[in-house]
Amino acid sequence: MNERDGGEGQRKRMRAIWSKYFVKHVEGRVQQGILQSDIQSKADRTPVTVADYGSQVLISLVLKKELPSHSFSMVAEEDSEDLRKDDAQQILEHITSLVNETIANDDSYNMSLSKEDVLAALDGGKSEGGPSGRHWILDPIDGTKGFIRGDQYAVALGLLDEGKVVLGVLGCPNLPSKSTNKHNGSSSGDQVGSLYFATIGCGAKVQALEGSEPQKITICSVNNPVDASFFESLEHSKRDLTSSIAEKLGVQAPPVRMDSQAKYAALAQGDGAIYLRFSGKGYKERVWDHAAGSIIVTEAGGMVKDASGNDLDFSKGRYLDRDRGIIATNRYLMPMVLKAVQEAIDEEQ
Ligand SMILES: Nc1ncnc2c1ncn2[C@@H]1O[C@H](COP(=O)(O)OS(=O)(=O)O)[C@@H](OP(=O)(O)O)[C@H]1O
Ligand SMILES: [Mg+2]
Ligand SMILES: [Mg+2]
Ligand SMILES: [Mg+2]
Repeated sequence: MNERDGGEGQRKRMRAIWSKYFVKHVEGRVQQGILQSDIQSKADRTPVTVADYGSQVLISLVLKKELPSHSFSMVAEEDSEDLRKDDAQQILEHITSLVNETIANDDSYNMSLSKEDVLAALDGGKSEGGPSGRHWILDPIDGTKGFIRGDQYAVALGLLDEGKVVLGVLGCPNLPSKSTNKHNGSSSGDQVGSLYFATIGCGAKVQALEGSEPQKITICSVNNPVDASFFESLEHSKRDLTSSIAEKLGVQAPPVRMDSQAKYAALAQGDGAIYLRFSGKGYKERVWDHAAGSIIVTEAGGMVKDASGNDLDFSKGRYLDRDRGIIATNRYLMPMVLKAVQEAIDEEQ
């Protein structure tokens, strides 16, 4: 994964396992045939599916198998609490069989998990993270609503080292690799389904999920906001605020609304110029919704800041310390966007 973890051979193997396991077998298959019985509602009323759980189980197992010398700490979105309830036995059985089928469909590992193993693997993601040591940060399916709809979603893994994100991987099975159609997030002719990855100081790259030579990606160099387009969330964006920011900047293009950290990936490969993330008041952003995406953007030459112009602080535990919005763009546009953000926020109050 980085030089200390065994070099390019192991990195290639990890990327191959990633695309086979997490992205093609589990989610690809599950997304196409998802049933209402595969979806649960969490305490915060957001959905979680058998694929979210299966992805988290497989990723934690593979990291432990491939990197046995690491002390293992993972900050992950899902846990076993709801699956331990009496009425969840059927869904737990389904997750266990999906995970076992995925392992059996491939010759990388010879193992079979029990329901207890699945529950224990999920609870391996309960770390609090923090400023010291190394912690994996996992969103097993980011954009679950998009996943259920058949739209954009991402499998997002980051590595935190002494409070800083040093590595990020985003699997985006439904994202065209280049030149996204600005209006609906898809285009004909482009290859769809990519793995984006970045290591600190080494740039950001993309390769096809089917396997291809990794290519360097760079953020777009638009320096006049009139020529810029912006991404925002499909469901959780404060649209009155983002449209006021866009108007102040003179942005002409309509917003591109997309689920998940696929927005960071699309930005990093130059498909648009700005990502504005302003959620409802009081919502605290989770580290797993930004760790992988933010390093991919910064390593592609971009910047990711909060509404006050500060870097995101991933060292505070499972939540980001800010609740006032996140902006990702290139270094030319960032000062102008931050100014427009401040004005729009002041007017709102
Ligand atoms: N109220 C509220 N405000 C802001 N963000 C929220 C909110 N509720 C949930 N979430 C988190 O948003 C993650 C999905 O982000 P997206 O950019 O895909 O948002 S959206 O669903 O398209 O609006 C989504 O990630 P996943 O749970 O991994 O899908 C949530 O963690
Ligand atoms: Mg969720
Ligand atoms: Mg998420
Ligand atoms: Mg998720």
